[in-house]
Amino acid sequence: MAGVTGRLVRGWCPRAVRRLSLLLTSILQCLSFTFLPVAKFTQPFRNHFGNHCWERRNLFCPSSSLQVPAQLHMSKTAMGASQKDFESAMNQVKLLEKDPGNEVKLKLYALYKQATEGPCSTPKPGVFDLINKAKWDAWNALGNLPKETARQNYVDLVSGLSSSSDSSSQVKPEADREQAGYETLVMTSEDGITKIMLNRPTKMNALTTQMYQEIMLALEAASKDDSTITVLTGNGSYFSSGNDLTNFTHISPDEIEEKARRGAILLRDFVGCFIDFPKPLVAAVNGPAVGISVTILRLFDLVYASDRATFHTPFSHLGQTPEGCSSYTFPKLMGPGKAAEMLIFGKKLTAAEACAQGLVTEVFPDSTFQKEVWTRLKAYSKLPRNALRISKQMIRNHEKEKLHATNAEESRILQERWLSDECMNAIMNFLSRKAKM
Ligand SMILES: CCCCC/C=C/C(=O)SCCNC(=O)CCNC(=O)[C@H](O)C(C)(C)COP(=O)(O)OP(=O)(O)OC[C@H]1O[C@@H](n2cnc3c(N)ncnc32)[C@H](O)[C@@H]1OP(=O)(O)O
Repeated sequence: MAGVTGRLVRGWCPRAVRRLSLLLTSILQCLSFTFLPVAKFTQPFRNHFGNHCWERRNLFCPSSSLQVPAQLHMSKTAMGASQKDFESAMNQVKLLEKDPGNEVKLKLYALYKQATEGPCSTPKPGVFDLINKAKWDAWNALGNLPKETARQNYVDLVSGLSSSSDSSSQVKPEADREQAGYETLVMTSEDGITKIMLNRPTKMNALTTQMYQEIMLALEAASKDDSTITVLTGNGSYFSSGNDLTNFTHISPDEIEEKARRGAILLRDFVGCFIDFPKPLVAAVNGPAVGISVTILRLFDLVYASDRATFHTPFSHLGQTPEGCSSYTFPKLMGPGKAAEMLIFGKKLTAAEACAQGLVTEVFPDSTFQKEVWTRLKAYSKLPRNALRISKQMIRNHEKEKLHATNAEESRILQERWLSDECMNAIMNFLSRKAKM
């Protein structure tokens, strides 16, 4: 190779020739690496990157964190991927049949190094040492990412790669097939889009305990199916009127504390599913949204709203406090003043106002909302699926720990609020029709 490059630059001064020759040699090595046959990619890649880089871990944490059982969720969020998950991910990488591409390989390498050695502290390779420089750059880009997070991200990344290459083990939704087993939702998949539609239109899609649980199950299924995008929307005139206030009724005094405790766990797990959801998640806000159906919107990647939609968080009116990570995300998004108007004083925003504050991505006329949104999403769903997932993770991973911590704190505080007189009176007023939010 050096001979070839040497001939190419005949006639140049010897130092320049040597440099260029080295450069071309590195580039040719990179290219031959890039075009390795798929079936043989594992071993040669190991040679370039060292054996350790082929541990396997899923960068994205779909199935692991989208579990419904509360205890499972607690152990995962508290500890992240275990060493066993990590090792199993490493083994899975060796079995991949499809070359995931150099970008993903670099990411796996970087996460492996971060998870096992911590932040990059080795000297930066020289500019002509292209491969080692690429590896160093990828590792160094992870900054101070904690080892546990890197380990979890590795496991999640590998899981994403495995599910995309092992389509036989996936839930394969047929065109527009309605997924059975849900009583409060309609779940369908078509054109690479899984749609989860809240389906209690006569109750304004108020969220019952059963509904929270079904949404978590639906998200878990969507995280594993072969769709590219997941969409949450509502059936009827409302997106959702938030927590079903009858969730707080029919409780005897001796059950009340236990019910509040379970409510806090449910809330934390429910919001946790949105924080960890691995694929692009879109809210198609077809009408007014209240309470938790507003606060979780910041955990979506796109929020499309009908111009008929409104956004209302009447927490104080209910003697309650913010959830859905909004105590952190809203001030960050719109500034503390605007966040206070919504979260403390219960100001209702129009779709245009919510868009101006960044809570909504785009507003569509109600008459063309469905057509325009679905046309747009169908086009997006044709984009490369893994690239979308990885980009989403890159954007979201920075904040995950903070979001989980906020979620835990908000749930803890609400558990106390639900036992307060202020909250109980407000709910009784609504149920006895003395108040409407
Ligand atoms: C465990 C996790 C906890 C998470 C913490 C979450 C907190 C929140 O989400 S706080 C927000 C809670 N939601 C509300 O406060 C909204 C209450 N509802 C209303 O104010 C109104 O119903 C409305 C403004 C949403 C709609 O008013 P309107 O158009 O006049 O329709 P109706 O009031 O007649 O509603 C029709 C029907 O639906 C029932 N309903 C609507 N929303 C709820 C709800 N959130 N909880 C319980 N029931 C609700 C309403 O009672 C009517 O029922 P029927 O009288 O049987 O027809």
